[in-house]
Amino acid sequence: MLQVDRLTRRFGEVTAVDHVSFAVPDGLLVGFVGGNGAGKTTTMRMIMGVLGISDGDVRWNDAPVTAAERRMFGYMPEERGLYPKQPVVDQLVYLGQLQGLSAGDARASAQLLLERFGLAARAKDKLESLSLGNQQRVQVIAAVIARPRLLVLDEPFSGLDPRAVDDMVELLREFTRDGVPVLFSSHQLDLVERLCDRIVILSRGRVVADGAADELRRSGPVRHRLVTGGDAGWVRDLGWLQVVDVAGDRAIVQLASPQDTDRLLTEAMRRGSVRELAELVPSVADIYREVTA
Ligand SMILES: Nc1ncnc2c1ncn2[C@@H]1O[C@H](COP(=O)(O)OP(=O)(O)OP(=O)(O)O)[C@@H](O)[C@H]1O
Repeated sequence: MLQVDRLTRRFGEVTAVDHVSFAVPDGLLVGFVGGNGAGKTTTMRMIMGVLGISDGDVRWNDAPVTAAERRMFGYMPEERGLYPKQPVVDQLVYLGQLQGLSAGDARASAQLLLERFGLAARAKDKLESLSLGNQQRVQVIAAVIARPRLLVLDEPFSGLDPRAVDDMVELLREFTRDGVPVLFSSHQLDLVERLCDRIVILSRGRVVADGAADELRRSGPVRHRLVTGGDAGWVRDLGWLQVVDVAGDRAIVQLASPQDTDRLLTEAMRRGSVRELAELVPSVADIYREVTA
């Protein structure tokens, strides 16, 4: 399990990451979200040891992480970092060796992964001759080539077509099934909601939400949609609920407690017919807007 404990990074006067704590438990896929400049890349760099820590700790299995352990972590950096002019397979073999594989094992692993991603025929081509999506696939292969014990991926899904996203998801799931913790950052909230066991939301360098998608949704305000037989404007006269929106026969309201649902229904029926009264479950995108506002 990876734990970050009050991790802090200052750049001069700016505190880019401010006492950030969260865990990536074994076998779980954790989505790391936050607006531009929220501090995701800076946090990931500190986890990987490529950027110094101002304060706090990175812990691996309940002890401060060591350099040797970090060599067993797979990382896909934001700046990507492969060589455009080098043949694909050569750099994969080189990176596999850096991560502790023999040349033979690194070549075998590279070959297998390239086949899996439909890139075996491009193995000897220069990286720059591949499409951006295929270059991205090679970047992922570089992160997983040595069967890492932890995966940290900065925006692995950006620029991928839907099929490539599915391939990537399947690969990440293979790792989590083997008990590997996986942390990845993304701006694609629908994808994060669909895939992740847990979601950590960062805003201005701080964790503002952390939990399973369901937990986060339940933590948000309960809203209802009411559709009546006539004009729904009367909801504005009720002092005990908050009106979010009213348009014609429809109203979106926020109730203080679940018991108020009956109260609202009674009021609506007293005034005429009720076509619909439904609870609106917020999406992770709604929660995100709420906690980062
Ligand atoms: N080397 C640096 N020197 C000075 N400031 C930096 C440096 N690296 C990052 N920052 C600042 O730290 C803050 C967090 O940046 P970071 O790249 O971690 O955010 P992010 O969440 O990854 O953003 P994005 O989604 O845009 O990639 C920003 O204000 C950024 O300008």
